[in-house]
Amino acid sequence: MIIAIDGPAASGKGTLARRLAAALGYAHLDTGKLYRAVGWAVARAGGDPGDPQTAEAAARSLDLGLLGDPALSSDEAGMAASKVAALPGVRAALLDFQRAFAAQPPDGARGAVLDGRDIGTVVCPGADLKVFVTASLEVRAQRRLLELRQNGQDVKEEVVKRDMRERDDRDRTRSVAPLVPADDAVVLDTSLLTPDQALAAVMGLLAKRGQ
Ligand SMILES: Nc1ncnc2c1ncn2[C@@H]1O[C@H](COP(=O)(O)OP(=O)(O)O)[C@@H](O)[C@H]1O
Ligand SMILES: Nc1ccn([C@@H]2O[C@H](COP(=O)(O)OP(=O)(O)O)[C@@H](O)[C@H]2O)c(=O)n1
Repeated sequence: MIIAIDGPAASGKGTLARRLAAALGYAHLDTGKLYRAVGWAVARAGGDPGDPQTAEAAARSLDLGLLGDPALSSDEAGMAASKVAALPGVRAALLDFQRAFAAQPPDGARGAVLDGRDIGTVVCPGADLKVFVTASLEVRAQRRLLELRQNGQDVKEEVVKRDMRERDDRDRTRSVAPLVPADDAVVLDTSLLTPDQALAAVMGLLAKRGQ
């Protein structure tokens, strides 16, 4: 069983995917972390995340041990991620790992929940359930601001909002794997939902489908 959760920044897809996986006993992969790790590796070394050769080399030699680095949650890492993510060679280099995770989830789990931007459209087009999570830009920016500040990061509201808009625009308009709901995705607007309510909505969908 494969569940694909896609959506824009801070829509709540990661929270939903993590909780869904815990509730079902499935494995969870936050695919945004892969792009953040590549973008951050390039930026930290003083490189340009928009440079195809540098970014592709970083994607091909990605150290999965870096995925737990707290620096990946920063606004700067998110911006670097969205620049490397627009490059076809970077996406190609990360595709096999994501597909293998979905096909053979670690620790013998019977299913996998993947969250990102293109899970339902490119990584797992045959997923059993696809959810496209949305929320208004205002709500998403406030959530991210709170999250970054709770993590001890000193960030300005207008910068977080501006970067989020820029990142969303780049993700939606890139030529390869743009952020768009799959034709068969269920759209879930979490603007007025708590994490519990979002989880209940998807558990309800699964129950209705007999899964
Ligand atoms: N339904 C929700 N209501 C309120 N806050 C939420 C909700 N879902 C997630 N959050 C919070 O918003 C922030 C971003 O959520 P996250 O799941 O990381 O978003 P995404 O993975 O889409 O970037 C986190 O601090 C999370 O706790
Ligand atoms: N499947 C994915 C996941 C992330 N990404 C890119 O990686 C960036 C960071 O993703 P993320 O999921 O960690 O970002 P947030 O939604 O947590 O802010 C996004 O802005 C996208 O550019 C992608 O292109 N495809």
